[in-house]
Amino acid sequence: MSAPTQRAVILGGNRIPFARSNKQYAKASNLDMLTSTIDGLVARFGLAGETIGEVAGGAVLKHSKDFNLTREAVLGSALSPTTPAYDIGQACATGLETVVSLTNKINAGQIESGIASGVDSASDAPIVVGDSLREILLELSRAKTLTQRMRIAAQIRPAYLAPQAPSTGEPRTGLSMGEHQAITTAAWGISREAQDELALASHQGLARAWDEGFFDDLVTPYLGVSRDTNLRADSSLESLAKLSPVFGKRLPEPATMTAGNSTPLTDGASSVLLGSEDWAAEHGFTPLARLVDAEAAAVDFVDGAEGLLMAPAYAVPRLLARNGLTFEDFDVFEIHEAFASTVLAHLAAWESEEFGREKLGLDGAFGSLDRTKLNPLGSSLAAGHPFAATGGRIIATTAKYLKLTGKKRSLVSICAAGGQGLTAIVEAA
Ligand SMILES: CC(=O)SCCNC(=O)CCNC(=O)[C@H](O)C(C)(C)COP(=O)(O)OP(=O)(O)OC[C@H]1O[C@@H](n2cnc3c(N)ncnc32)[C@H](O)[C@@H]1OP(=O)(O)O
Repeated sequence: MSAPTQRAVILGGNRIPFARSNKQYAKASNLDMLTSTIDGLVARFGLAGETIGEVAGGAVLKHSKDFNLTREAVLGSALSPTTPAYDIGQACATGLETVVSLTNKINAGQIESGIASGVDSASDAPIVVGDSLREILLELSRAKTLTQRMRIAAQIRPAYLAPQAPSTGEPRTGLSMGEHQAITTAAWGISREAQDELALASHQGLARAWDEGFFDDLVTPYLGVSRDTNLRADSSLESLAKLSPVFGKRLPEPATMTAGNSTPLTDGASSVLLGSEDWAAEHGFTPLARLVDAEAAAVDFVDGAEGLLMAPAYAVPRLLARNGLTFEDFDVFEIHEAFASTVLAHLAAWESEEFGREKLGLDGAFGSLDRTKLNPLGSSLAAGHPFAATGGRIIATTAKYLKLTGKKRSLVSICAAGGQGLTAIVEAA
């Protein structure tokens, strides 16, 4: 396989502070948040009125009226209305997939610039009605006469009015993400202490980054919020240890997953500016980094033989093998903390001789990464996880981190619903 052209560079990012759901952003829609985030990026880079090559975005929890969400956000933003936009959906990997998609288009010479974005609101989750009521309402919308409308409306029964509440459940198993992860946590023997330690490190890393002003040119205040509201700078192992388990209570093993070592339901949006090296130079923008390769994987989790969120354990070895790299070649590891135990299960799989031999086809374990390089600026446990916005948060954070520290290479890994995972290599430009 010939090496791809690497024209695309990451120029910067903008997000709104992430907020716990049903709090400060409870009345904001996905469209409001996405538009504001894109406008913040446009203002930061002086792009008002410009036509960008393409804007890609997405949301996991999406109202049917948002069928063209990203294009609508562009139309409401300060960008030129001649900027095309499209939506992508890959569950929690959506934000990273928008970066991969636009990077590939820039590398292929199809566009010169792009804005990758993502948004999610668990506060404004769509409520759907049951099939019986939906069919009647559709028929009603087609009725031509009052008599027809009355006949159709008379079919509505009180029981049909019960809405179907949104959930983080997997359609094929009926289990929530947390319940699935609890099975994986037990299978890999991940301790409560190790999960709480990771959660604490996440809060400490993010708090330090905020205090040092790292996010000053990556985050724009929104609706009176100027910092990620889930962040607990005063978090401690003692306070985390006091929390009662919320997932895995029906398993034979002791339940270990709490509100402290699981991501909270979160509202937020993020965006990343990408461009060809030439486009960046013409605009006087300094490249931070470039996404050099990406790899997706999926696992068959339905029969329970594989953990729902374990796909990155397969994608990362494939990605590194294709690029002739090992963990030693990386300066930073940005592994999305869906739950503390998700990250720990991935590390355990890579360190396992059995997993290496039986699942990866290697002679032994894949490898052990340097934990001091893991999520140095915190991750989703502290920042929160507005599903489709997490990829943009991670890419902008790690690109700036590489530039600021003079370090060379970052590994990005995001697990996603449906047994999927998307991983990428980001290198300093
Ligand atoms: C691919 C993927 O990413 S999959 C992941 C997808 N995401 C999910 O599935 C979301 C999972 N999370 C959830 O469902 C919810 O956030 C839950 C169930 C974990 C917790 O929900 P809630 O119980 O509503 O959380 P809540 O915010 O009330 O916190 C519970 C308690 O823990 C406390 N708490 C939470 N975090 C911490 C912390 N870091 N330190 C100390 N205490 C904490 C809260 O203060 C609260 O205490 P209180 O009851 O005394 O007020």
